[in-house]
Amino acid sequence: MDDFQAATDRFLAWFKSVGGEFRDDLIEIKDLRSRDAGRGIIAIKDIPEETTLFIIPRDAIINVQTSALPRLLPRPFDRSRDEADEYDEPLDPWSSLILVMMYEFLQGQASRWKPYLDVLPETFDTPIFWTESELRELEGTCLTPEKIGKQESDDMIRLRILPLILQNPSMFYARGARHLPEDELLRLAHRMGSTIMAYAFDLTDEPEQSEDEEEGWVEDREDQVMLGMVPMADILNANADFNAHVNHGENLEVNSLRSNIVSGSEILNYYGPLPSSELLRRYGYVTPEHRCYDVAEIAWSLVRSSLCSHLGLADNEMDEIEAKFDEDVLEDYFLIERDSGEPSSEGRLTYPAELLEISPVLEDQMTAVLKEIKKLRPGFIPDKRKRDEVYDTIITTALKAKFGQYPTTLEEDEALLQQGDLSKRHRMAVSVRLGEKHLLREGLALRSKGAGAPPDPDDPNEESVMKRAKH
Ligand SMILES: C[S@@+](CC[C@H](N)C(=O)[O-])C[C@H]1O[C@@H](n2cnc3c(N)ncnc32)[C@H](O)[C@@H]1O
Repeated sequence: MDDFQAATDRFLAWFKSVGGEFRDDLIEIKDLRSRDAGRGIIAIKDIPEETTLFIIPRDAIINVQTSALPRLLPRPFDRSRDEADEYDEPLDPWSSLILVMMYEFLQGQASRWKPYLDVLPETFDTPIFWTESELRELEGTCLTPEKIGKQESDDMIRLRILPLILQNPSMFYARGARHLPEDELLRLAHRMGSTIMAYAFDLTDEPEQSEDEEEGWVEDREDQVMLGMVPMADILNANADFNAHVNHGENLEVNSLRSNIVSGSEILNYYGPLPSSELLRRYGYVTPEHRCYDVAEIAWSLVRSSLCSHLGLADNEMDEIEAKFDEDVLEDYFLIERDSGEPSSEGRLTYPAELLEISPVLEDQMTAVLKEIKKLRPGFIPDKRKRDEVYDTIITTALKAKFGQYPTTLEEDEALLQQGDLSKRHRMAVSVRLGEKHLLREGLALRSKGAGAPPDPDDPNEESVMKRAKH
């Protein structure tokens, strides 16, 4: 038996030993590495709807309620404190769980979750771990360096997490254990942060409890967030077309959703209607089923420069127009997304996803800005016909210009995906940017059909950014 299977077996035995129930007559944890999906859970018999596949007792979950750390080191977890010093503020739920996970990991054999920690990943394909050259393949996409957030995570870990471990070594390390140098601790913190991102559950849906109850899952009422690592529920892989659901009650129960899950099929959870870019950022994978939720972003700077060059407006004139609006009224980015509905109650994607409009927020902002341009230069936009024409040209030009922000063309991306030798990360980056380009192309097709006329600035019912322009 290889190490991978041995770790799975130890984990399953541990899960049962802490009170977990697992229907091994119906399901099995399988090695899915051959399809780059780590471990997953597979049906070994046909499973009818609403069958409980496994049950996780709440005290098997790792979080601030179950780990010993917050009792040993209460101050950083005490969210009732009002602290002015940013270095000593209580940790948010995210950083709290990172610290708890680091503590449990550093405890080694002494952690009661050791067999569970042993099946959690050591490496990730999320972009925060990509090299510079791998990241270049994401240029132009929604996954900007800010969105990936490497620097921000580094800063938070160095500022809030590492000092607590470095100042309290006897609390964090098991007796005789090697103390990790700062760079290793930083890597461990990133590993735990990424594990939480891809594996943790939001546990806000706990059953109703009374306000003054001290124990249980009510602590983070303030943020309405309680993050926890839920053994076994997180062995489930996920897709936009899914067949199981995690119910949060007294315990956590995983139930089948479909009238019949046939033997041999994978039991799949649902992470939500995430675009490929978000699936990649949080979980490090993409699937064709999530493409219907893809999004693209158009920057206002792109629209603005199309506007200036089309109308022959100087940059400073445009500055003057933008200054007419209150600060923060004008948006910097506009999301383009399809109307993609909800999955069916059985977790199926049945709704035909369709792009119905470019971006109501962009249309609104364009209309407001055009109105101001008309005031400054009445000759530029003499009538409604001209305004609609300008509007149409600018949106079309901006959509076309957006194509130029990616390192490749749509056709090149399609050809790249036909190649067998692309690395996993390169392939995922190409899928993300191709998904965005398909959406932009649909946007251009929509414009050429003349759909989505701009809102009329003279319509008194039009609730728009125009109302917020200073006069
Ligand atoms: C909650 S874990 C699921 C269990 C995981 N496969 C394991 O072996 O530990 C989430 C991670 O599993 C992988 N994953 C989930 N769904 C997947 C899918 N449909 N295809 C490929 N990988 C998937 C991704 O690496 C993701 O970050």
